[in-house]
Amino acid sequence: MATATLATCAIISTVGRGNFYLMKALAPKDRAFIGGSASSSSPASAPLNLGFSDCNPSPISPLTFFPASPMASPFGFQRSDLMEAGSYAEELSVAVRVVQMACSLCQGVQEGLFGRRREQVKSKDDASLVTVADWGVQATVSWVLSQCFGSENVSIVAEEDTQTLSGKDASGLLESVVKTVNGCLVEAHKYGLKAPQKPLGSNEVLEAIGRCNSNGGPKGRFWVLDPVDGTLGFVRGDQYAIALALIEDGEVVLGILGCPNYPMKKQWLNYHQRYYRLISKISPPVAGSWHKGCVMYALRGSGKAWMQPLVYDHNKFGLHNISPKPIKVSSVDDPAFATFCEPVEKSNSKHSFTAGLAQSVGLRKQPLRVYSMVKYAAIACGDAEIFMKFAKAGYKEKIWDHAAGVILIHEAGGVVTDAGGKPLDFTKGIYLEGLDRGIVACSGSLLHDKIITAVDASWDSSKL
Ligand SMILES: Nc1ncnc2c1ncn2[C@@H]1O[C@H](COP(=O)(O)OS(=O)(=O)O)[C@@H](OP(=O)(O)O)[C@H]1O
Ligand SMILES: [Mg+2]
Ligand SMILES: [Mg+2]
Ligand SMILES: [Mg+2]
Repeated sequence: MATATLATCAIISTVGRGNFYLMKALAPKDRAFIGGSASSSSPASAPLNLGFSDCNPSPISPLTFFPASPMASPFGFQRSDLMEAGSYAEELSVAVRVVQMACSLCQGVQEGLFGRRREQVKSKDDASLVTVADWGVQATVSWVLSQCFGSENVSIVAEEDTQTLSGKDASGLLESVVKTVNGCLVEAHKYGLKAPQKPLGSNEVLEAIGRCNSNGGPKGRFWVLDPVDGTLGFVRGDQYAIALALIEDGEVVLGILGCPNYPMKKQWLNYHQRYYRLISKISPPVAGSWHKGCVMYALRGSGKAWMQPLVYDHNKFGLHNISPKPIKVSSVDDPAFATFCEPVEKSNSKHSFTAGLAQSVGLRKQPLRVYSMVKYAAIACGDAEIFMKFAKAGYKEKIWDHAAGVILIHEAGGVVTDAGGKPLDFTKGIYLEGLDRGIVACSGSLLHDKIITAVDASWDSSKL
């Protein structure tokens, strides 16, 4: 969002490859609203285009990018599914590609952070972080969407703003962001998208970031972007996600989660803060193997969700073929065998409350604490069964922290509601207004009902 107030903002460190990160104490209530209401000027039903968007006279055929067979259309959807779902095929095509690009951008920045001057990375319970990657992804996604659909048709609600980057002392920081964005965009053709004719200048990058100033709302079409969700996990070399969703008249119609560190073995999700060390010791990647990282996506009404490996494995192997595979929620409905996920930071969700809930519904496993919307991803693909988040009183959840995850779980067969059993409401602007106590996402309704009932039983006696 364009007007987040940075209550405290200081450059803490310059780390690897000239990438900076900042720590900011973000007071949600300090966020002001500016800008017009969400625009809905793009056509509600774009022509069904199973290939590339018009913006892209790409050197790569769509069939190469999303391998198609007579049985499967691009992205693994059948043509009939796309027709039924209201033909967001073109939006989905572009969105998946730009999230793939964003994953690569983030991997580059995270590698620069990892292992270098990590002692200068500080975090406190009430602080959040922002990095070159957060701004870089926001600029990249905004620029690509505008190029493909026309800036007049693109309305974006997103987390970051340009305030810090526009400051007098921020020229080095801005330079790093511009360099990172151009480094990413120059590769656009690899993803079947069009690169700028010449590198973007600082003003263009600032404009792309600042353009993401929609306030959402009940009407029209807008994109929702969390450029780096779980920034704390990101700077710690751990899990994070790039989350992009499209909302139309208050309904999430498509969602994409880029999870660059998503492990191919679910037990590795639990290795927060040691992920890189673990993965380098246990799993030396083999050329051509799907080492880690994926993009998951879903289209409303399709009843299907998909996972594909990263197109470009930043670490080693360059481009490789990616075949999406369908994902489904887990069929486990016995709490004794269910895995529940929650935020890593106790300041973000009340661990003691969820521990009580876990006991009362008979969950036996230790909670899986994972940064970011990777928790939603883990449920959508069957690696976990439950996600609970109970933020402290006064905290208002933002739509970009949930939109993409909610549709993914829903289309993969799961259930996401607030703790009162109501669907999350994306019609009220940047916040999930009216959220009843917390968020409960489950692989199935049996587990979901049990948890909702347990919340009711224990809420009053809790100190939330
Ligand atoms: N105080 C408080 N309470 C609840 N939630 C908060 C709070 N502060 C921040 N946030 C939001 O949480 C997002 C990160 O959520 P996670 O589930 O990844 O949390 S954790 O880092 O694993 O603890 C994080 O998203 P990013 O800023 O994109 O990382 C925030 O939007
Ligand atoms: Mg943040
Ligand atoms: Mg977030
Ligand atoms: Mg974020």
